[in-house]
Amino acid sequence: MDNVFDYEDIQLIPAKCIVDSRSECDTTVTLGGHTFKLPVVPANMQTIIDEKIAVYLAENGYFYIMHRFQPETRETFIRDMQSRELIASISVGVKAEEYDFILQLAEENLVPEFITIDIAHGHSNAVIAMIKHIKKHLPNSFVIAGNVGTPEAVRELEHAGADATKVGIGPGKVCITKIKTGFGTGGWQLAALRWCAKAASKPIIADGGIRTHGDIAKSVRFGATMVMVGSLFAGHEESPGETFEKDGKLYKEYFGSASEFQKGEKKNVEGKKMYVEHKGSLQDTLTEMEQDLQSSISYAGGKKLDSIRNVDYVIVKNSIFNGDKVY
Ligand SMILES: NC(=O)C1=CN([C@@H]2O[C@H](COP(=O)(O)OP(=O)(O)OC[C@H]3O[C@@H](n4cnc5c(N)ncnc54)[C@H](OP(=O)(O)O)[C@@H]3O)[C@@H](O)[C@H]2O)C=CC1
Ligand SMILES: Nc1nc2c(ncn2[C@@H]2O[C@H](COP(=O)(O)O)[C@@H](O)[C@H]2O)c(=O)[nH]1
Repeated sequence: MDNVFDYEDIQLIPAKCIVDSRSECDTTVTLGGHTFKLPVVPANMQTIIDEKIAVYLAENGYFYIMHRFQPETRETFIRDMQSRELIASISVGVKAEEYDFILQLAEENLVPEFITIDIAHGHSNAVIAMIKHIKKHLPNSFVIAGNVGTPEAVRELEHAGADATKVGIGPGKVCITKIKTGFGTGGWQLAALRWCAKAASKPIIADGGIRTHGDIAKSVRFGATMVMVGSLFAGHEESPGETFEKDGKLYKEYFGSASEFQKGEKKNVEGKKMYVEHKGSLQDTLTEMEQDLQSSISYAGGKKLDSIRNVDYVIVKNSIFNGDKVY
């Protein structure tokens, strides 16, 4: 691998503006035959999304992926969403009971629009077998498979039938995989995204490591159709979990899906917990993301998201914050 870099090492180069107002710029994206307001999806983690947020996002034109950590609620969730004529987008694992769950959905003719296979090390026979199982029994569900970090993995999962692959092993804010195992795309997630996207023939979802709204535009530039975001969505009024007050400031918890807080035991722990400052309403953040991305599109010299995909860039190695890491 040459040219290894991450989000903070890159600046996109402006092209001549063709709009009179940023409001003319269109941030919508299409995935699995559905069009969404933003190329952004909140992480399918228990401190990021719950049923209420899923309904809100779906009703308001945003993509969502429900987490898989309350498996017994998934069937009712799909029914509830579809009875409101909203998309049903769920996550599954790869253990034996998940195979039965897919069969049960097929028997009941309950077809989620999106199914995400949510596994730490997605380049595995377990994920390939699950993709094939879903495609055999629920051929009309759009399958997102991950997570991976290499072109070989993207090709293999696509070949098995995945409709999109999710890229990112270890760049997450509450991830400790990189420290505990020595493996992953942490520190070079953007370069890994580019590497994977060049091999992909289907959409890629960039997952983890997004720290600023500008990182969304950079992900699109380097090949992402959609960007999965955890920490930037943590800590909102609507976010699951309790609000704490410390020294007059409000905080909320954000923990990893492979943390002991999620698992309830200290076994194969690859995630941690942190407290994030309370951020106000989720819609305010979504609106700010949209405005910032509209601005990115205008700097790219276009009117649509795709215009970002062809802009030039420079590698400025860790210098875009001018030494000031605080945003
Ligand atoms: N994106 C990322 O960088 C990471 C994300 N996560 C998140 O944490 C959650 C838990 O993930 P995960 O542990 O995969 O899910 P599960 O705990 O559901 O494990 C799924 C299955 O895969 C096996 N497995 C897990 N890791 C490996 C591995 N490295 N090699 C071989 N087999 C493995 C497990 O067995 P056994 O436990 O016995 O090994 C289990 O049978 C997910 O939500 C995932 O997205 C976790 C780490 C990294
Ligand atoms: N290594 C781990 N990665 C995890 C864990 N839980 C979630 N994740 C991944 O992080 C992203 C979110 O990243 P962020 O930088 O936006 O906060 C999420 O989508 C997962 O892919 C974990 O316990 N360990």
